[in-house]
Amino acid sequence: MGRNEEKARVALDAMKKLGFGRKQAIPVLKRLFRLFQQQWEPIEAESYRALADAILDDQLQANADADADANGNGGAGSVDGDEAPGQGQGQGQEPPEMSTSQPQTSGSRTDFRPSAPPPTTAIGAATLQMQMPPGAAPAQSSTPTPTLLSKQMMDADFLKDPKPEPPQPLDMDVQPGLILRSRNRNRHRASSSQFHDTNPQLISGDENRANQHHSRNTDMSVEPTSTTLINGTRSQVQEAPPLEIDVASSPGGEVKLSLKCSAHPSKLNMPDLEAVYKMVEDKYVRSGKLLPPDFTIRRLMAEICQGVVQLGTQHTDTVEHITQSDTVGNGSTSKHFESGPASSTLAQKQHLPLSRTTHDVDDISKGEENVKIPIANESGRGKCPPSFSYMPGNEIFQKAMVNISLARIGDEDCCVDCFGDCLSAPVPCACARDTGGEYAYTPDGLVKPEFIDKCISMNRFPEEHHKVFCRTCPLGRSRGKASPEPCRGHLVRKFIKECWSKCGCGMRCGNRVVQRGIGHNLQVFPTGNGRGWGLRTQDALPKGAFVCEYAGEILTCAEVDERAVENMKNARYTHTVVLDAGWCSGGALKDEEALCLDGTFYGNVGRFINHRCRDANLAMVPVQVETPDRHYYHAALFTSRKVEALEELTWDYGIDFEWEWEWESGLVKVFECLCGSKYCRGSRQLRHGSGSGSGNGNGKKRSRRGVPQQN
Ligand SMILES: C[S@@+](CC[C@H](N)C(=O)[O-])C[C@H]1O[C@@H](n2cnc3c(N)ncnc32)[C@H](O)[C@@H]1O
Repeated sequence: MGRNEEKARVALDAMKKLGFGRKQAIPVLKRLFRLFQQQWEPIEAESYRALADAILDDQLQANADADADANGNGGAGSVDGDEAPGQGQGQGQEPPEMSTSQPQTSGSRTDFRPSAPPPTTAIGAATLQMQMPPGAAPAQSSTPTPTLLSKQMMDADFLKDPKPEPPQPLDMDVQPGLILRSRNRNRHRASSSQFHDTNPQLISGDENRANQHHSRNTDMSVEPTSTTLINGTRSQVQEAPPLEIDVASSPGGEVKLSLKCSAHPSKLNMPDLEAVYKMVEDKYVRSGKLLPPDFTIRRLMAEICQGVVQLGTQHTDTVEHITQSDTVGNGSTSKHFESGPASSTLAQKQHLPLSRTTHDVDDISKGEENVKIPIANESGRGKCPPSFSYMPGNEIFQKAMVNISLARIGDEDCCVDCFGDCLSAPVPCACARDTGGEYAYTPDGLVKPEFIDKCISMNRFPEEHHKVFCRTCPLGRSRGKASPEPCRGHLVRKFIKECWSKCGCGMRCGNRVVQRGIGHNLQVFPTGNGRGWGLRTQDALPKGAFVCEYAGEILTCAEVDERAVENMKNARYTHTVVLDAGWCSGGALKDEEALCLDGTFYGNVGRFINHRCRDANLAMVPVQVETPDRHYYHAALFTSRKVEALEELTWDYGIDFEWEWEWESGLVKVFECLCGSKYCRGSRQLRHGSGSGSGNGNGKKRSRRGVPQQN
């Protein structure tokens, strides 16, 4: 018996003890196994809690289905082959291609409101279509449909099972994939998830329906991805069953979304969509408490339609509004392209036009932070920083893989038994293990001086600290060349691990600093010396004080590379931080695990912190909050010394200027450093006096590839 079979047997035995039979447990176990990427650890955690919960969920759902059946929403008769009223051609007889491309005459088919009486055919009367290729199995479901805009989602095998089970249509048993923020979470969600009523144009009635029928395959300029449809995260769709989402528009201006799910024809009756929505809302949305209580799937659909209309009706010839900017600090140009995204990750990807984000000069965070962060207007000319969307925490752009499931945090990695404030307990809890059995924070919420000093030393003298070298470095790999450059090494940085949701302590626990958010009065101000805007503190700060995170979109290195060239072309300030503090420690990284943060389009106030060589007054510390996976963490900035009121806050980006000069291309250049520090390594004088291009002193030519640093 192989390892997996043995593990499966033990899991099934455990479920048996809880009263769940094999028949009930096996499909759920398979699903979880796929979901957890064939890792047993999260399944086995807490005596198979995730597995037991999932089986219970299924049981509840089966009961709900049985109730629905009893109420006449698709009956057992259909499953047995009886044709339900209105089934017409029958699901097994009509090829899916026909059904997607041929007009339907039912009025309700083209109604964007799925409130019509529930259809009983598999190819239903609502816009949300469930299609079943005859004899559908995952592999067969990849048959392309004639629609122009379809995206095939991934599939997975379980234990090399020769006959994979037909996927269950709405069994999106996956992690929410969001980066949770405990602080202000509800407030933030409420403000960023304002759903609007469906655009009346989309549901304007019978006169529009006629136009829709013959325009099923009309081309559109927006490629849908399920990652943007649901929370904008890839981690959600990766483990979902095979899924296609089509978007089509008609010359009449209607836009239709079609969700195609594969299921075995003999097993599926089109369910009541209201029941489907409720099931998904209950299971994923409300139970996760990630969205406001009035969230509904229908609103989400309306939001999607509205997004399609909003982005799809703008014209590409207005993509960029060129304005004069007084903030460009690298001396290269004063032209600035105001093309920051308004609300959707699609926007950047497709380079669609975006409305200008207007800043609130009294609070650039627009209420997203605990404190107001004003924009100082020293010139009195009412100038504001270029537009971007304020986002207090990190969010996944598209391909990054961040798994924050609670099941991943084992009991040994949290403090279930703690209560109140861990710092006042006589013995440090498990959360202090990473910091040598002592908390990194003092009871005043400061990082201990010894800890911060080590972080500073690592930044200042990287060569004196331990580095690891990847066999194939994701940074080299991301350039997409056949033979990646050798790894330049990654510092093994000191992490702080904060207590989190699985811990027994409370939000006031002293080992929760970064997750509580910004606590000091900050101000964005024009530096006036060619470095654009900067950030300063309004009050004096002691050494070790948490200032803010560097927050932005979480991108893979490859995605950053794609953006870098374009940003440079557009003379944008770029704001990219490589999250490599834990690289190579856990084996080779996959592309989707080699992550960066980019605050260029979406970010928090950290994006205003300028670089200063060596004697900067902030230090970046990797802080682990929601996940023990060290390829994702929070880039937290703490004061490295006492800082005076109104002093600019700076951080040494760690750029190896000499190396950058040597290898900079016509496409990507490093900025000329204007930090004014006596230790400056990137000034114009140094550059021209340093004999740039002469190599690194050891006669070895170094590659331009490496750290896509800030710029
Ligand atoms: C994270 S942003 C800092 C905020 C930026 N000044 C702004 O106005 O948006 C990084 C960019 O600011 C500029 N910058 C930061 N530090 C600098 C320095 N010491 N000298 C010159 N430019 C600097 C560079 O263009 C860099 O790419």
